[in-house]
This record gives sequence, structure tokens and C-alpha cells, in this order.
Amino acid sequence: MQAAPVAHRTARRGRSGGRSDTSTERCRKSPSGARPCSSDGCRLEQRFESVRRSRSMPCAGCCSSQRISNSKDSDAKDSLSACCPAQLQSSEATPMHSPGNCSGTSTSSTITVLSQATTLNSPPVMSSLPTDAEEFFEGGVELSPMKVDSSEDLLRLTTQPLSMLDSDEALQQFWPLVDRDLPKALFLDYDGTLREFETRPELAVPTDELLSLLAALNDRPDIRSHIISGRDSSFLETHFGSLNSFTLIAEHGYHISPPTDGNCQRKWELWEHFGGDAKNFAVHRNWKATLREAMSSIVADNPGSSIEEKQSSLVWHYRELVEKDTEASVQQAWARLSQLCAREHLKDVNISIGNKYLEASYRTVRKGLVMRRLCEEKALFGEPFAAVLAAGDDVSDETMFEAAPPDYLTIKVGDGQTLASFRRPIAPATSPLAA
Ligand SMILES: O=P(O)(O)OC[C@H]1O[C@H](O[C@H]2O[C@H](CO)[C@@H](O)[C@H](O)[C@H]2O)[C@H](O)[C@@H](O)[C@@H]1O
Repeated sequence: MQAAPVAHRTARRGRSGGRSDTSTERCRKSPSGARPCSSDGCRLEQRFESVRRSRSMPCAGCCSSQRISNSKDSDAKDSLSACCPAQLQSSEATPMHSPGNCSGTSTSSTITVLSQATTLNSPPVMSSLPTDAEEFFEGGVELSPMKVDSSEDLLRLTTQPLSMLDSDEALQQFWPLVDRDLPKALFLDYDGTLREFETRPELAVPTDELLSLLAALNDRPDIRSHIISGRDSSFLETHFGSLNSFTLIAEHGYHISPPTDGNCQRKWELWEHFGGDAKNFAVHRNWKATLREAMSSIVADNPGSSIEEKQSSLVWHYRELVEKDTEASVQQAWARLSQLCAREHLKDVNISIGNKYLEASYRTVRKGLVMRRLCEEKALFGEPFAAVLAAGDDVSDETMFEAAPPDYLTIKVGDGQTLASFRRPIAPATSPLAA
């Protein structure tokens, strides 16, 4: 069991800071280099760069009803102090959380899910306050970025490796609770996190092992589980619909199905109902027809690839491409679809590149926004989560890591750059997170 130094989990990420960075930087991958690339991958690269320069004001979960003004540091400090005084403690401060109540018949399953985390005996603290006057809105919370201004801060950007937790005690040390009477929340990605990849999406159904694990979580009154996936609502409902205490989030947040509280009939709601903007969706009803034709032609040029159609997106899957120069094919496909969008004035279509897929989507919502909004709503209604864990493997999951305040546990599954606090290597032939 490794103990992570306090500072490593405190203000190591610069989520959300510096929106202007993103808008002004030029993308290396953009065909002309003349305009910012709209792909998630490129935005992510820009965000990594931005993170190295700034850190954001946290606290959207346990005390997210606040709005932090950018007007003066002292205002922000007062605001934060009022809602989350523990986060103003120095790094020598006593733990913010008290030990949690993790006993129960299905504890071992919970430990399995959480066991990817290294031990962490230290409280989430915030060592400095915003110094930058810039502000922006995300998830309904006004955030003020903070500058990374010392080599010590840069060290805190390091993602920590995960090790196994093998007992309730270890788990409680790693994930202590602010209040044992309040529930903890899990935000779990599916493909590549709960389930290892398969060559085709339809093959990656949940294993029996995973279903048992999730069933045990479903019975835990102290845990609010969310599956937050790029999969569509039909897939999530088919495989996880009976987990009545789970919130299911489909298509990266486009569709949300709250827990059913004993009623087996699940309802799906559009993100718009949660404050998102779906109204423009209707304006370009034909965007899919336009892009489908182009994507079909890309499939024809790349035998072995395929298209998956979801309500808010079209996905080109190329995992099965065996040719050597896949990267070039993907860049070509990206450029082709982007140019088509520009030509047809489909300015709200986002072309993103994930794990062996390229997705054209017509939605503004992202996983991070949804996670944060759901946590904020809980807090607003007087039921804040005592602790939040978010785990994922792909570019879309980085939006969760970016949006997470420092006291959330964020876990990147597998390799690659990340804004997460911890990394869990993929265990071969097992469910990545449940290994
Ligand atoms: O957010 P996630 O739950 O990680 O979903 C992301 C995408 O996952 C699926 O595609 C990925 O998994 C497939 C099955 O292993 C694999 O064949 C494919 O190469 C992966 O990209 C899913 O099909 C997409 O709709 C999701 O957006």
C-alpha cells in the first residue's frame, strides 16, 4: 500500500482554466493550420498545455451551489471558505474527510471497483487561490483559473500510479468520507474501463463477472453509481436497465436515465432537460444524411471499417483496419468530414477522434459537464455526495477529469496523456477496472 504525498492530490490539475488559450491556439493537425482544430484530441492537447500553465478554482461537487466570483481573490476566498472551508486548509491540515462506513455484504465488490486507487491518507486541500482575473462558465459554475507558478506546482501535475486496495480499511483510508451519512458517487465509463475492447462494438457486452460486480454496487445504499458512456441508450438499457439504483448516461451525456427506485421502467431524458442546449439539434435535421454519405464512402475506401449510428452522432470504427498507415487514413477521414461540415455550414457538428473511432456528433454536451451538473444538482437539493470517483480510458473521459474538483478521485485506465490523478494500467483479459 503506497501512501501518496498530500500535495500530489491537491491542486495538481488545472481543469477548466484559460478558455482563451483554446480559442487562440492553432492546431498542428489542422489541414491548413489556419484555424483551431475542432477535434477532441487536439483540444485535449491544448488543454494539457493549458493545464501546465493554470489551475482552476475547484469545488463544484460537495458545495457546488456556490458561484465563485472572479472579481477579487478575497471574494473568491470568502466564497470558497463559506462553502468548503476544509479546502482552504494548508497541506499540513488534518483530513477533511472522516472514515467512511463501507461495511456490508457487498463490500468486497466495492473494493474491487475502487481497488485501482493507491492509498491516500491525505485530505484534499487547496494551497493557493486564483490569481488570474479570467473567468468562464462550465456546468453552471463560474470558475476562475489559477496559475501554476512554481516547480512544486508542476510536480503536482504528475498522475499517480494505482495499486490494489485489499481491505475495507485500506479503502477507507484511500477514500475517506466527509460525512458517513452522505453517499459516495461513482462515474464509470464503459468501453475500455468496465469492459475491455473487442473488434466490434456489438461484441463488447458485459461479462458475468462485471454484471455481478455492478449488481453488488446496485445494492449498496451508500453508493450512487453512474455509468457514463458513449454507448447509446438502447445498449445501456439492455445491459444495465435492471440496475435500478444506477443512473445511466448515454452518448456522452446526450441521454440520461435516472435511477428507477424500484420501478423497472426506465425513462430517458435529453440533456436539455438538465440545462443543456439541444434546441439547435432540430435545425440541422439533415446533418446526418450529409455526413452518412461521406462516411460510407470512407468505409468503402477502408475495407474492414464500419459505421455505428446513434441519435446524436455517427461513428466511424476503424479498429479492424489492418493496413499499416491507419493514422493517415484517419487524418484523411477527419479532414474530409471537417471540410464537408464547413462547406455545408454544419458548424455545430463536432468531429472527434477516440479509441479507434472517429465520431461526428451534433451535441454540445460532454461527459465532464454532465458529471459536474449532476453533482451540483445533488448539492443544490441538499444531498451532496460525500466523495466522487470518476474513471475512464478515453479522450471523452478527460472531460470528466478536467471538470473534476481536486477532491474527486479521477482514474485514467490505460496509457496516454491524462488529467486524471491516478492511472490504472490495463490488466490483460479482464475487465480493466475490475481487475
Ligand atoms: O464512453 P465509452 O463507454 O468508452 O464508449 C466509447 C465508444 O465505445 C464503443 O466503441 C469502442 O468499443 C468497441 C467495443 O470494444 C470497439 O470495437 C471500438 O473500437 C471502440 O471505439 C462504442 O461503439 C462507441 O459508440 C462509443 O462512443
